[in-house]
Amino acid sequence: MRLTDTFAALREQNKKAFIAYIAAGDPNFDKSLEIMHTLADIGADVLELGLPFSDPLADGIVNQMAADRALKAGMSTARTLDLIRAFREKNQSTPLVLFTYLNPIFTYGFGKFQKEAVDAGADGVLLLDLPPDEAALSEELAQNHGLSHIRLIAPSTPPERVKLLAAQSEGFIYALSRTGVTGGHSAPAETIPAQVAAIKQHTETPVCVGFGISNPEQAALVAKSSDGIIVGSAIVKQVELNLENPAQAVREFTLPLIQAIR
Ligand SMILES: O=P(O)(O)OC[C@@H](O)[C@@H](O)c1c[nH]c2ccccc12
Repeated sequence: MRLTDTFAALREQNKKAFIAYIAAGDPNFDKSLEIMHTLADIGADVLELGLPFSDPLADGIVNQMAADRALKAGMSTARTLDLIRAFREKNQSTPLVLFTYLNPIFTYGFGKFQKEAVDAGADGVLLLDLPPDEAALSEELAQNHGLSHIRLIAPSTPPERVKLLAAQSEGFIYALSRTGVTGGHSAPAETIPAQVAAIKQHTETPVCVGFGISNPEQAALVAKSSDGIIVGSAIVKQVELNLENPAQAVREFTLPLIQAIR
């Protein structure tokens, strides 16, 4: 269990998790693979791979453009699984979580997707538009073939649902620092500690916070009141700005963020 092992080791060392989000296949298959290895090399604890989808309703412009680049370069659900297999040839230890929406998984087939994702070397999945009650209804989803289902909790999530989601979430809990879409340049540091504490009342599962973290100061601040942080758009932006050699730009930008929480 790569996810649980990673979080257990971090907890033991009193360390916070750094979770890096990129779009699978952005700007193309080979460069994306190189970026994944680079992020693992510089110490990212978990990689979150966005499965490119044409209607990513919770994504801001930076992530939308990344998904677009990936789709134009031929990415698909099947190719994303190939990318995971290719990554696992050299890296068997860094947990990988897939981020996506119900639609592409539904089209592919829930059972088939979950089984193939685990076989390829994925550890978890975050289905952004899967309500918890629906999850309970679907037997196909419940039989997850060992793929951890990570749940999102927003500041607007009502308390009873926080309890339900916290109990259901496997691996870790993704707490959104604010409502809206991904990106932007700030996470509201004032409200995060209480939000994380409210979730922690219901569970021992680690709570990581994402949305709007884009510099070392914010990274350190948010990490202080949580078990880890998720950084997406700010890393993806480096790919956008350096399409020739994105891995190097990602390394230079991300390393200080990781160092800030160590
Ligand atoms: O981009 P930000 O603000 O750093 O937030 C992380 C985010 O990109 C990543 O976790 C993610 C990508 N797509 C999403 C859709 C919804 C919620 C979260 C996500």
